[in-house]
Amino acid sequence: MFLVGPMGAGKTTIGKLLAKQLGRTFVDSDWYIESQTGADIAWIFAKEGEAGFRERETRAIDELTQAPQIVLATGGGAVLAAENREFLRQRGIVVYLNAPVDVQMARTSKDKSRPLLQQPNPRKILQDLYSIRDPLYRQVAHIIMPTGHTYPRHMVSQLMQQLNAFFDCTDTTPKDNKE
Ligand SMILES: Nc1ncnc2c1ncn2[C@@H]1O[C@H](COP(=O)(O)OP(=O)(O)OP(=O)(O)O)[C@@H](O)[C@H]1O
Ligand SMILES: O=C(O)C1=C[C@@H](O)[C@@H](O)[C@H](O)C1
Ligand SMILES: [Mg+2]
Repeated sequence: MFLVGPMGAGKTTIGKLLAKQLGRTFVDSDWYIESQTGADIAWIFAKEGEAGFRERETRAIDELTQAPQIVLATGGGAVLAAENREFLRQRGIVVYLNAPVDVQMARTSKDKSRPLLQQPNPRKILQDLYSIRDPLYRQVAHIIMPTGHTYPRHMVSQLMQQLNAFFDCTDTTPKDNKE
């Protein structure tokens, strides 16, 4: 199960709860990159630029989408590379957590760990990123969930319902083989 969406959509928050509910391991691609590099995201951006970070991100997405039975929270820009979208779409169920820009802004404004938002006008950045990325999140997603105004625990139960509906629709087991 792979979660995609913009910064502040709640991929890390919802992903942790969902993994607990499903009895799976939770992995956050940003944290994985940090542990592999031995440096935080801000340091990687400062030393290697965004391009260096994206190379590391593609390697992480390739590895993690092959790990069995995990819930993966991806970074907000993970869908930018066509290669990453292919890995995500082909190797698991992709859920797009979609929050409006106002909500993204409110949820990210106090946290300085996101280098792309350390600019004089982070709202404009979030708006521009959203215009470019929303079609890509939609392209890669099997399920789309609005996360703007729902508490995390409630989100997880809604998502479980959507997942059950998704598996009911895509279940190709012949009826005779079902209990
Ligand atoms: N459904 C929600 N309701 C209220 N607050 C939330 C919700 N989801 C997340 N938050 C809060 O918003 C902040 C950002 O959430 P989170 O880190 O999970 O986003 P993210 O999608 O992983 O962002 P990033 O792409 O930057 O890693 C956190 O402080 C979290 O507690
Ligand atoms: O939206 C983005 O491009 C990013 C989101 C974060 O999750 C990190 O992956 C990094 O800060 C870049
Ligand atoms: Mg996150």
